[in-house]
Amino acid sequence: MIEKREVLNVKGLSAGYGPMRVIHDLDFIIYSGERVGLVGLNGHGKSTLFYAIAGLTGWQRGSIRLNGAEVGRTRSQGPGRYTHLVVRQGLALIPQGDEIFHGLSVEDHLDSGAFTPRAWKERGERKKRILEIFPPLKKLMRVPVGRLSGGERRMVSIGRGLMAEASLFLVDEPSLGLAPKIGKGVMDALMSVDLGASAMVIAEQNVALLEGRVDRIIGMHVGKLKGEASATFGFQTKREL
Ligand SMILES: Nc1ncnc2c1ncn2[C@@H]1O[C@H](COP(=O)(O)OP(=O)(O)OP(=O)(O)O)[C@@H](O)[C@H]1O
Repeated sequence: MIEKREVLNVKGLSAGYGPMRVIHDLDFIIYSGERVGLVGLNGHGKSTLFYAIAGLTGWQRGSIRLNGAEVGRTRSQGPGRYTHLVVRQGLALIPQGDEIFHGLSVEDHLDSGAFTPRAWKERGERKKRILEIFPPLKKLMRVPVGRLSGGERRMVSIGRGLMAEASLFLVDEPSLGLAPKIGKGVMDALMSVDLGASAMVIAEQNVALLEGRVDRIIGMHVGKLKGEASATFGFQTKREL
């Protein structure tokens, strides 16, 4: 039995770009072993919340504790200045859009996700696990990703993120731009990931892809969290089934 502990504890987090404040005074906790949905319409701040946790917004203030260590900043730090420290503390951000290198092979991408010494040492084992999650990649390991379909590229970009030795995976709109059937397949794969003591937050506009499948759903509306949305919006989550 894995002990439930706080992976992420966010208090009073606001963040934005230049004069614009996008997220407002957010408080929430993510526990180990949890798969949480973050649901909100386009432009309401889901990606900005993920970027703030990674230290990638223009500015931010408030507390972000990742595995007990403070990684939030209280001043205008400039995007990316401390991101390596947050990553070292256990964050893997799988951004919206694929952010892949067309000339590199599938295997090169997966290897590049295993960037800590431990993950690198275990990369063979880790790749095997990714291929269990995304079987279509098995035959494509040596193929440059520029030749893959949109769905396959998404598998590569998510697979690369999952190769990391992380305790918190933030996955931004994994189904975006994919045909509905392919998007559902990618979501099925994310649901099949064995989280162990880590946690995963999946941002998604389409609540139907998450309902009944994640442990909790948090709603986001104009930069504010709508509490535990399973109660607020009447979403059905796995716990209630
Ligand atoms: N780099 C940036 N510079 C300036 N404004 C930004 C930047 N990124 C996002 N914004 C603005 O912040 C607001 C929230 O965008 P964000 O991408 O966080 O929303 P979202 O809920 O993730 O929606 P989406 O589905 O489009 O990703 C929008 O008004 C957007 O224009």
